[in-house]
Amino acid sequence: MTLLERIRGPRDLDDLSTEELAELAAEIRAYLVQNVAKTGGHLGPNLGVVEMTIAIHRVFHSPTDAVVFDTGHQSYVHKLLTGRQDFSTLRQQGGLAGYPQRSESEHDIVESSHASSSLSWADGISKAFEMTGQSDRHVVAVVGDGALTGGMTWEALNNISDDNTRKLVIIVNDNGRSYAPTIGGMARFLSSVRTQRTYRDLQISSARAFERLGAPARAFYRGVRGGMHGFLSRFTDNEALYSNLDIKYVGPVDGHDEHAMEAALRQAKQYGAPVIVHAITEKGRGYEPALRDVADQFHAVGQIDPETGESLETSSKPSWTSVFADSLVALAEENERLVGITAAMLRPTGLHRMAERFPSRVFDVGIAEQHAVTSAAGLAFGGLHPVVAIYATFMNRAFDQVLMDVALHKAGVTFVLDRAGVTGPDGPSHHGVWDLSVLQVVPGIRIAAPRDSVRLTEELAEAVKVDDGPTVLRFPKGSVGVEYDAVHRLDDGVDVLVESERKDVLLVAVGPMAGIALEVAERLESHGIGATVVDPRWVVPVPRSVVELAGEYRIVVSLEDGVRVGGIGTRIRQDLREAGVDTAVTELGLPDEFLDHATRGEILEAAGLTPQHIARDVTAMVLGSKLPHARGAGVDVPTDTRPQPRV
Ligand SMILES: Cc1ncc(C[n+]2csc(CCOP(=O)(O)OP(=O)(O)O)c2C)c(N)n1
Ligand SMILES: CC(=O)[C@@H](O)[C@H](O)COP(=O)(O)O
Ligand SMILES: [Mg+2]
Repeated sequence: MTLLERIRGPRDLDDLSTEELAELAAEIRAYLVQNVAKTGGHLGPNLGVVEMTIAIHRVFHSPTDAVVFDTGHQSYVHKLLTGRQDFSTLRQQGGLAGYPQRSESEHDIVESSHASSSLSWADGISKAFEMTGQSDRHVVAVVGDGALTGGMTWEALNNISDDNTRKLVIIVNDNGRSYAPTIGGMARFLSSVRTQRTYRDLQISSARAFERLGAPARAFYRGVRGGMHGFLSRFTDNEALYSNLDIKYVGPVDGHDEHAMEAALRQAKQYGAPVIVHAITEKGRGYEPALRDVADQFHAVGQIDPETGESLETSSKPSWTSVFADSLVALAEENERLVGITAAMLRPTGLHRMAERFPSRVFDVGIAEQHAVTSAAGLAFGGLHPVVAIYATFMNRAFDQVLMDVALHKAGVTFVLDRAGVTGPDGPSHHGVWDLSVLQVVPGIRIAAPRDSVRLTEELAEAVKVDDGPTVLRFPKGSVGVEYDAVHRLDDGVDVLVESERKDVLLVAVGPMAGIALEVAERLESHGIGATVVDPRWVVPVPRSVVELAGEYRIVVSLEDGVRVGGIGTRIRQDLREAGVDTAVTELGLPDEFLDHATRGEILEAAGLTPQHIARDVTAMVLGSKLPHARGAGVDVPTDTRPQPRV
């Protein structure tokens, strides 16, 4: 039995010797490489927190003490130490989640993978502990240097620093990277602390650290007290501005020295007050292929060869992301007003290609989507046309900025939402299924959903020409599919993909759901039911010709890779009714539920969004029987009495 197998819970760590702890760390690293190589996952980040996580669980007693991981992608070691040592089903349907999940363990608290929330969680939990007679319980938050660039962490620090009675330990997991090296003033400061001395010989007591680190460290944490202003004041050394520190600082500590980490955490724990422990770590630690990966040190990998790190996944088709990347560069060649903005995801969103070609026209703002959007409004005010590339799920965070900074001011900003729709293995907080419902209420917004790579290029070109309001392009994760040419295009840009003489069913396909819609149409025709498929291309506002066409059919079926509630189908129904068109409408989409991790196909199947399901349901509806209520399908049974089609 290996040491790791002996660890059935955190308390089994307590009696291990220093040598055994080092051996355990080595076993965990080997386990991570061997297993994540098979399933894919966040290998780099987890290799960087092995010793840290061991130390956390030796010093603090989870679940009595609450351990919160920011973003949560670095919680594999935590899982291994808290009774979950079968990673064979990691991020697979019914298997281990790639993030903390309360249904898996009492040791798991924050399930959302949206970054920069951990300190707010910790602030709330520690307040509650104090107010409910549980003040002996500690709260530990693990926050990365990347997550620290998110505004919520500053909001939380500003509050935490106001009350130094709470037992709250903030571990800054500083590996200097988000995907790429972390940007901004904060990162520069952390880097200066990291490089100012060989941190191994630095004392870990806060008092001594200030002496050795001097003004920058003091100013930085006083910046916590006074917000950004204090942080910037480190250059003016206006000590008088700030009173005592409210958050103690311990470090920097070698995050891979388990003994030093434990010592720092024990020191922090005994303060019984908010303390920052600044740990210096290395993403991908101990695994050469990750350390050699200049892009993102194996932040997230697919299936790889564990020996070489080479990807075992190949695709003959380009990704949606790469089609966007190349299309944008081509447009930027012709239009010098175009600039790109990313929130710490330059390569994942494809903006790295524009950055390589036009380095001064791409901005990485850190994990700061709200700032990205409002800064884009500023760029537009200044005469530029920003393209904000962002994963659909992270767009949720910046809704108010889209509404009140971009749309209210009619700013010409284009949002390119990658990973729109069901993504799959990253679970409920990663599916990009809310953008269509959330964004369509923004006055003046125009939303496009390209069905294939040709339309992506075309609709991006159309979007960046709009300078009097926000435009949105959304497309899914992964490789592009088949290209679907239109049989003809209506005068308002709607593409007719297949047209039936018999006006039974009008299928309105949003984006890549066109493929499924065409298959459904084929099946319906084989049942003697006439089906026409249209792709609006621009789905918000609903094109006039969709409303007009609908009046000629018995049933309209909308199909979208987004939540059905408040989706495009709802909008179509509303527009039809307002136009006096009483054609029955069925909106097909995802249920308004949190969808667990699984493959995209498995999730669409479970939601009834397959050609078989849809054709069966629509056939039943057309033949007049009540529809079996497919999950995720709203049904408006037709009242139309026109002659029944041949069966
Ligand atoms: C709001 C939000 N935006 C973007 C992301 C995508 N994302 C996942 S991990 C990551 C980098 C995190 O960097 P850091 O906090 O330093 O953690 P590390 O991976 O270095 O351990 C980003 C940008 C996210 N999870 N949440
Ligand atoms: C944790 C996080 O938010 C990202 O690392 C995410 O897992 C990346 O998703 P993709 O693999 O789809 O780029
Ligand atoms: Mg980092």
